[in-house]
Amino acid sequence: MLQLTPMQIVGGRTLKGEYAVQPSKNAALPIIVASLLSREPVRLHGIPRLSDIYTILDIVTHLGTRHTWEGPNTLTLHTPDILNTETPYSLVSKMRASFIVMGALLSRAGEATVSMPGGCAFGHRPVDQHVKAFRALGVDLDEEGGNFEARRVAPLGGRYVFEMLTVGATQNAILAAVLGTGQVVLENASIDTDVVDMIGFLNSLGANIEGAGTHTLVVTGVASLRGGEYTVIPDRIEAGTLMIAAAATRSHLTLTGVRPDHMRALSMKLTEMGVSILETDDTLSVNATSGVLLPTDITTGSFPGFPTDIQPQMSALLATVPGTSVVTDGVYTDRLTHVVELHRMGANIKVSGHTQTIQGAPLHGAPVKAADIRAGAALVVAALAAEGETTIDGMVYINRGYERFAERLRAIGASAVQPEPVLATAMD
Ligand SMILES: CC(=O)N[C@H]1[C@@H](OP(=O)(O)OP(=O)(O)OC[C@H]2O[C@@H](n3ccc(=O)[nH]c3=O)[C@H](O)[C@@H]2O)O[C@H](CO)[C@@H](O)[C@@H]1O
Ligand SMILES: C=C(OP(=O)(O)O)C(=O)O
Repeated sequence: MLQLTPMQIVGGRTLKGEYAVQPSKNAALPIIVASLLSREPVRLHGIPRLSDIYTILDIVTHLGTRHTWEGPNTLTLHTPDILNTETPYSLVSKMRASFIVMGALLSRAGEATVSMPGGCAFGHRPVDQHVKAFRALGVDLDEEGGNFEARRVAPLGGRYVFEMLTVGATQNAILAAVLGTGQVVLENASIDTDVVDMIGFLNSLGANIEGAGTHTLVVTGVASLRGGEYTVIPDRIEAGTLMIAAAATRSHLTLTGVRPDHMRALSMKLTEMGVSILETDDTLSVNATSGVLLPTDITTGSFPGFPTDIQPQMSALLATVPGTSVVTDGVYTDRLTHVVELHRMGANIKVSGHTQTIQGAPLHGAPVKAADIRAGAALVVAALAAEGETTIDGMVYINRGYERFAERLRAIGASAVQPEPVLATAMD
């Protein structure tokens, strides 16, 4: 069995030059699932080579998709027939995004059995909105022993008002309604970039979804989708992680291949803290070399609010900024697994209820362990800023979302290595 080695970072170096942002993991995953709706080949540009992508490819392969890679980031998917309508626990347990195969299977095959999904372990992540939306639109859905069994008994139709803004449940409901003869109205729908990108992809294949980027979506069923070609948006969470890393190391870094309009909540916060941000259409220059940064308060929210997926990294940055900052995650209130690890590096973070109160202090290197993907990214940010060497274990989580991370950090001046995996023995 291959065992991932820890990443080793010697901190205190400034970052410089250009960092090419990878394509978006969280936009690519639902688009790969959405490709199940077409019988024709679909060619996707901008698919990052990440473990989450390989996991979703295992799932769609199980359902009947054949895929071929072309070059590093182009993927052709072809699902002439659905071969299975069941997605077992062994596949779904690895990743949250897998639950939206339910909507795709309902559309294409009229039935689906899907296990309760997995994903990062930072608290309760219910699927009640997926279930309520399906039922409101006429799907017959039962849950037994952690398995959801869904069946389309008539064309999907009607209206559902989401009780909160949810990316995954909005995507699931859209997917279920794309193929058919009914019309579905989704209110209080998510306007997240990953929802908008999935709609753009589906409409490019002939789907009829109106209202992308607004809170009311109208999905009018169509008989079939054609094949096509589509380019996935850049990864705003990876971009955000690097913008924060530049600030934490008081560096000047330019991100290329980025969508500055997707980064506004973070850009505004960093500007408020004293970081200079310059945008072009597809680059962002982050300059934190002027010296003193100011503390700030953050509350995460749905897009276009401050993303929960960069809250841990931002908390790591604020742990280096003199003064008091207060961070509250309004989306995942218990997303706090980074805190205990940052303590090992000298961070002064007090948690009371769901709130982190952070007193900035110099950080030092230490052995630490990532417990989830963005907690891992926060440890990388802290390690880049800290004096001395940090070894970060739990790379399996970081590799879910960051492509060849150590190598790409080295290219912008970091001292970061992740030795090649070794063959583990039975004793490991
Ligand atoms: C693979 C992927 O793209 N994952 C992202 C996606 O997750 P995911 O799509 O799972 O997150 P949601 O947008 O659905 O969750 C938002 C909020 O709604 C709640 N909720 C959601 C569904 C539901 O049925 N009931 C319910 O209560 C959640 O607990 C959370 O508090 O969006 C999250 C919020 O931006 C990100 O942190 C994840 O990285
Ligand atoms: C939390 C994430 O992924 P997931 O929803 O799959 O756990 C993430 O990408 O930050």
